[in-house]
Amino acid sequence: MEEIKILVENLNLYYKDFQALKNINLKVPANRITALIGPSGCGKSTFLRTLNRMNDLFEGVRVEGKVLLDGENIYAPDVDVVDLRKRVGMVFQRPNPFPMSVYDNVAYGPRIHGVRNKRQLDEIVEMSLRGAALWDEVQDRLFKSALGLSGGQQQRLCIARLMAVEPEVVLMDEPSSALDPISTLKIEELIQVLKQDYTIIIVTHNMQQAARVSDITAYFLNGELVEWGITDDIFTRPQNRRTEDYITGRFG
Ligand SMILES: Nc1ncnc2c1ncn2[C@@H]1O[C@H](COP(=O)(O)OP(=O)(O)OP(=O)(O)O)[C@@H](O)[C@H]1O
Repeated sequence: MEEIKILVENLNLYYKDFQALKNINLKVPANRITALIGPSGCGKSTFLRTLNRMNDLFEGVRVEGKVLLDGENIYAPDVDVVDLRKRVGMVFQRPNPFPMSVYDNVAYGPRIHGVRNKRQLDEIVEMSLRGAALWDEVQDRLFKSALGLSGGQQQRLCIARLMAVEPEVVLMDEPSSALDPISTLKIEELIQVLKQDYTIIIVTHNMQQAARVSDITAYFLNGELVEWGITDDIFTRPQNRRTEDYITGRFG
């Protein structure tokens, strides 16, 4: 049996009166890549944000049901949300490096968590940049502004920044949609490597990307999780007519 990292049970989410997620049930296996696909507005990003409680930041959001991370409900009243977001990190659609040096971007999280020792920070920064396949490109400009990097480099820097705090799960919301094809390919290759160490959940508009990178695919429509399973099965023999219509391009 595969280890289940995240188990979602009967999850509903409301933005005030509007129900954006309807009774979602999903198992996310550890050290695998799970892709969330579906037409615009179907709830992919909303669902992704339920996994580290980013929706808490919006007013009027109500969540019902459970999200178990290693068997513990992240919506239980005693959960430390800061600690949760350290364990479940997020990469956004547009790279959002801080307006500071490459080094300081990566050292930011460890410093917040109390790492002060210079040698230790140096090590974390180098390891994270290597892990994000960026070291070779930035090692001679570590102390220059991160805003001077290309978009693709900035996105890999954001991944390095995340890795520096050693998350267990990485949520990616269309991480390559703002990037050119070569940078996209680099991010896709990187994601494949990252799954050795992390559980990855990626929202993508791009069905070829989902088919290329993911192990599991989940298809959302109008706030429902229509179907999910092994990526190959979803793309070659979907069980649900609505999934088939979407992946064959008849709809969406
Ligand atoms: N903060 C919010 N307040 C109110 N409604 C919201 C909010 N965020 C999203 N919604 C609504 O919830 C629904 C799902 O949106 P969501 O962004 O999760 O979809 P999505 O599948 O990620 O779409 P896209 O692919 O276009 O990003 C939409 O109808 C959207 O208008």
